[in-house]
Amino acid sequence: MKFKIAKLPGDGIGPEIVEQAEKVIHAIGNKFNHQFSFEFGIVGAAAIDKVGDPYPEETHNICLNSDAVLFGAIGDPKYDNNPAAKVRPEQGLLEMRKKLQLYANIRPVSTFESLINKSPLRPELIEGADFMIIRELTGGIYYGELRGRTENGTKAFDTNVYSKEEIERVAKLAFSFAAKRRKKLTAIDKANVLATSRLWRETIQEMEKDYPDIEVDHMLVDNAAMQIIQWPKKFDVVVTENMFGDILTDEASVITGSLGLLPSASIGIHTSVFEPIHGSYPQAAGKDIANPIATILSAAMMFEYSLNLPEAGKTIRDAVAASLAEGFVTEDIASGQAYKTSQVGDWIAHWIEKN
Ligand SMILES: NC(=O)c1ccc[n+]([C@@H]2O[C@H](COP(=O)([O-])OP(=O)(O)OC[C@H]3O[C@@H](n4cnc5c(N)ncnc54)[C@H](O)[C@@H]3O)[C@@H](O)[C@H]2O)c1
Ligand SMILES: CC(C)[C@H](C(=O)O)[C@@H](O)C(=O)O
Ligand SMILES: [Mg+2]
Repeated sequence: MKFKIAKLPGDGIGPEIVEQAEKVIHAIGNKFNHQFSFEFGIVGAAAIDKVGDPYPEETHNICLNSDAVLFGAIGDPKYDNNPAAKVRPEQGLLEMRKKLQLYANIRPVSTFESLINKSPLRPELIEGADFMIIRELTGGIYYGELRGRTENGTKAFDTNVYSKEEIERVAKLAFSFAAKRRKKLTAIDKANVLATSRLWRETIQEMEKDYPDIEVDHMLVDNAAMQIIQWPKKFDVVVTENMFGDILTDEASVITGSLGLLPSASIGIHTSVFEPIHGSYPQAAGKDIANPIATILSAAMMFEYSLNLPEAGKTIRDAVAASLAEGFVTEDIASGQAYKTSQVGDWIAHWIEKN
């Protein structure tokens, strides 16, 4: 079959890691006899530099006309160090999520046997941990329109807004994942303080009766931040609002050993976007040292969720597991010799073609 992939590498390490995922996708094409064409779109700081807009209309159209979108990362220190900048690369990512209505971001977290000692957590706590955090992605405090500063600039405000429909939409997806997994859903909120969280809790409580075989647990986010690290094996499917999901998933990456390992799928109405959860890691840009596995595993999710080729997804997962077991890995997770980003990409692509 023929597939059209929109490729949005973005900034920092984005181009290097997306290049590795592209090699892997071509290897899958050779092995399973599919054809993939990549259409490049600018996004983030790279797009501001070129056209003054972090998510230009042309890039949006490339995404709309694709079977799936492969996204790298955005962000640049020249904006991070200038909080007053009017246009920021991050706005491009948020605009893409909104315009493509990527309402649910699926972030799986599972340990790899060969990396157990790379986590600072005790092996017996993390061995076999396997859960997914489903993060609402197009609402909440990221998008509350009432935001800004008071006139003299000494007070600032953001607003957290959620509608029942937005909560139901992402919760429905979370229930459906829980039904296919270990039938346990943890809904994380701050209902002891926030009105939005009380609506979350109320809405999910109302939905519970439609899913009698799923055990639902409601947990406050501060407690959850502790429990995810202390007892990660207790979790199966987690659903939470945009900002809590952002923070808890970076925290959860510690269980696996590196932020460079966690992939994600942003499920949309028009198309879906596959992106590592980490950022543009500017300190590593151009050095060929960043871990490409989060992006390569995002490509595996693309085969499973968008292209309906689960076997291809599994092949990528097997290849990644082989590289980890072999110790053919980048410096963030290396025990002995560390390999370059591009060498890891080549190794995984070759493994796919010869196995
Ligand atoms: N989805 C995105 O595009 C996204 C996500 C997060 C942050 N950002 C942006 O990225 C920029 C840098 O942010 P940050 O430093 O807070 O977060 P970051 O995720 O870029 O990096 C944080 C740390 O995680 C580790 N890390 C991240 N990716 C890695 C990889 N592939 N391999 C090995 N180690 C890796 C590094 O130790 C790094 O210092 C900012 O401009 C921020 O806005 C973008
Ligand atoms: C860069 C930033 C806007 C983004 C977010 O907060 O969603 C990032 O942290 C992520 O996790 O994708
Ligand atoms: Mg984040």
